[in-house]
Amino acid sequence: MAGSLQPLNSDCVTLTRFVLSEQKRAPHATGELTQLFGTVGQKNVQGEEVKKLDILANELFINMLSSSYTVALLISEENETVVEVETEKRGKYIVAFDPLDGSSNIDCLVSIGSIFAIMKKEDNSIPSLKDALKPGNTVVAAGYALYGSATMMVISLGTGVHGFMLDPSIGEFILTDRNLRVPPRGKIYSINEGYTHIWDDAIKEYIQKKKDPKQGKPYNARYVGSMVADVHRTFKYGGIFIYPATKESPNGKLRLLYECIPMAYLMTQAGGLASNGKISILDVQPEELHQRSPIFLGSKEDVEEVLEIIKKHSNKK
Ligand SMILES: O=P(O)(O)OC[C@H]1O[C@](O)(COP(=O)(O)O)[C@@H](O)[C@@H]1O
Ligand SMILES: [Mg+2]
Ligand SMILES: [Mg+2]
Repeated sequence: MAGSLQPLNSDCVTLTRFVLSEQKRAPHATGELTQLFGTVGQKNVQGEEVKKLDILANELFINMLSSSYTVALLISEENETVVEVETEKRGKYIVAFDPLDGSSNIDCLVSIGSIFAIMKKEDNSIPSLKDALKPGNTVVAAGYALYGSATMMVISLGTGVHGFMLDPSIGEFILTDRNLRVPPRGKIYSINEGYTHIWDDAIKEYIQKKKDPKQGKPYNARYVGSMVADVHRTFKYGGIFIYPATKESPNGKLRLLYECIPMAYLMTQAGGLASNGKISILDVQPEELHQRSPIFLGSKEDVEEVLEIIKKHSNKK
């Protein structure tokens, strides 16, 4: 029956059941993180006004996270400063998020997504900017939603990466990709080649190598322009996603706290690598809320190969 929800099969591992089972595995769990994930699958009624989708997505994130009673502080791409949750609703988590990733793809119906990372606030003090500037190695969970040919949630609570597909007939996210592992090497490179003229020599050399039949079977080029979609393909098929520093943007374009760190956490959990070209993205100490970072992320051997070339070029300088 179109539009009505079907009863849930008891064998199905839904996102809610999965998070609850993870909670049971953690002896000191209080249930707050489970409650926080519970807000993810809920529906919400929109206001009447038509708004830009990224602003609407941002309001949804802020409203639902604040009313989950689990969060102290929110960091959003769409808010210049941190969003403090009011005292009565305050919990112990900090959530950094990109409410709508791939906004340039909205109007042409190409896949877009949302990205988030969850950190814990260490004390009961009033939340401040200092609490927001946490490195990736303090993340307790992260994930993304991909709104593509189907809707998928990919999450990690520190025990591998798991994918859940939305089944619209029952209104639930069903576990479809348990323990997602990125292949050790892929056959795809993903970078915006329109910027070749402003790349460093190391990036030029690496991409040239991946296209040169004399250096092995050439890689395929794929670039959606929505980080979530490009990274999701990398998880599934392997290969490398690069958004490098360029002569015009010495820190790259992507944002450390709510784009690079969550994806680096997931990629590392899936057996891949994520580097800023020098060190692991997870070891970068953020200094500003909307700080940018170059990123090299994907299959271990592919990332190692580009890092070798970068090292060779920096030794020459
Ligand atoms: O158009 P460019 O320069 O290749 O940038 C593409 C990148 O920019 C982004 O769209 C930025 O995300 P937002 O839509 O959240 O601003 C990434 O998703 C994507 O990887
Ligand atoms: Mg984005
Ligand atoms: Mg965005």
